[in-house]
Order: sequence, then structure tokens, then C-alpha cells
Amino acid sequence: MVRFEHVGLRYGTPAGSGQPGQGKPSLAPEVLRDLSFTLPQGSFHWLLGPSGAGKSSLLALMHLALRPSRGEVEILGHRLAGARRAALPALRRRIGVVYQDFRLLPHLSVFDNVALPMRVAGRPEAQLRADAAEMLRWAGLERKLTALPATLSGGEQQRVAIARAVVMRPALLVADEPTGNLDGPQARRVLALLQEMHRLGTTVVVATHAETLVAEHPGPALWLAEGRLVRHG
Ligand SMILES: Nc1ncnc2c1ncn2[C@@H]1O[C@H](COP(=O)(O)OP(=O)(O)OP(=O)(O)O)[C@@H](O)[C@H]1O
Repeated sequence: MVRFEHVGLRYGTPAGSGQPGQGKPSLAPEVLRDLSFTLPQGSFHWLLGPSGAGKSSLLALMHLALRPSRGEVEILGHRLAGARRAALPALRRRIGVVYQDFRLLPHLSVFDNVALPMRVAGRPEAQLRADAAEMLRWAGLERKLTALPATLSGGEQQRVAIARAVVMRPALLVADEPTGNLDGPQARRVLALLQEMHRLGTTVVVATHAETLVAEHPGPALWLAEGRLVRHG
């Protein structure tokens, strides 16, 4: 479950920067204002709104890249305000993130990109090999295991990024404009993977400007405008 209660975010504050500190209050305007909503575990939501509305900022709060300047954020049963800093890495491992620009490591093969989160978490090599291979089969990339990201199409790179985001079986998956760099067929294939994660029980939030895709797959949505939640349903 994801729960926001009266959440505000200003960049440039110690909380907004994600850094601890005793800095003076920032005079920067709030980019997220008084957001309150709950996303049930296992739900799928679009995150919609014009450019600058605050979609990426909201997703950054959900995947713990930022902390709110005010209000309460609860992710997967953890209230961030009371959470010990030491508890955050374990919580982060339960959250998968997909970006518009893929963010694959260019010097690592497709296989090693997907295996990386498991290596960081110290999984045994035999298990992680099997899991990474299974995820890449699922994403339709079993023939690309040894390829470097630059040799793949945009759609293939994004499918690698999704395999990497879900290989640790996250309970929450957030995608920030995941089809922004893709053509229609590739975008649909990427969305199908995100929807399949939802069907498997993952809470999924997808920020997008892709109106055609949303029209083809109507579903619950959070609408932001100028940092406010203007519609939820
Ligand atoms: N690191 C930052 N520092 C200061 N202000 C920022 C930062 N990142 C975003 N902003 C501001 O926060 C507001 C919301 O930006 P955000 O990127 O969250 O919107 P968005 O809805 O995702 O936009 P887009 O659809 O164009 O990606 C904007 O006014 C933006 O300029």
C-alpha cells in the first residue's frame, strides 16, 4: 500500500533534498501541495498531468529518492517520518523503478544489468543466474543476454530495464514516462510487461503523457495539476 497524508514537497529543503541537515527553511515554492491519497496493494494507477505538474517528483517520493517537506508518506507499511535511515535500503529493494531513459549501465551486458540488483543484495551466484535468465526470457530477451545495451533498440533496452526493476520481485513498481522514447508497438510491449506485474500482485504506478496508450487501457488514475491532486479515480 502507498499512503500520502497532506504531503508537500519543496526542493532545496533538507527533507526535499533527501539529505539530513539543519539548513534554514527554503523559500522555494512547493512543487507538491497537500497530497492525500491511498493506493491499495496490488492496484494499477496511471499518473497523469501536464508537464511540470509534479509527476516525477511524486514518483521520487514513492521510490524514496526524496523525502517530503511536510506530511506523511507510508510505503509498504513503513511510515517514512519515523523510519530509521538504516531501514531504508531494505525498503528500497522492495521498490522497482523504471525511467524514460532506461538508465542501463552501458559497460555491462544485458544479463549483468539484470543480475546487478541481486549481486548488490548478495544473492548466491547460482540463484541469481537462474533468476536473471528467467526474467530476461519473460521480457522476450533470451537471445540478447550477452549484448551491450547500446546494440539494442529502445524498446529492448526498456524491457531490460523492466527486467532489472522486477528481478527482486518488488511489491511496488513505479515507472516514470516509460514509453516516452518508444514508438507505438514498442510502447505497447513495455506496457504489457508492467500490466503483467500488476496481475501478479505488484502495486504499479505509471506516469505518462501517452494519451493513446491510456485511452487503450483505461484504468484508475491520479491527476496532478500544479502540484495538486485534482482527480483520483
Ligand atoms: N531538482 C529540482 N530542483 C528544483 N526544482 C525541481 C527539481 N525537479 C523538478 N523541479 C520542479 O518541480 C516541478 C515539478 O516537476 P516534475 O518534474 O516533478 O514534473 P512532471 O509532471 O514530472 O513534468 P514532466 O511531465 O515534464 O516530466 C517543476 O516546476 C520543476 O521545475
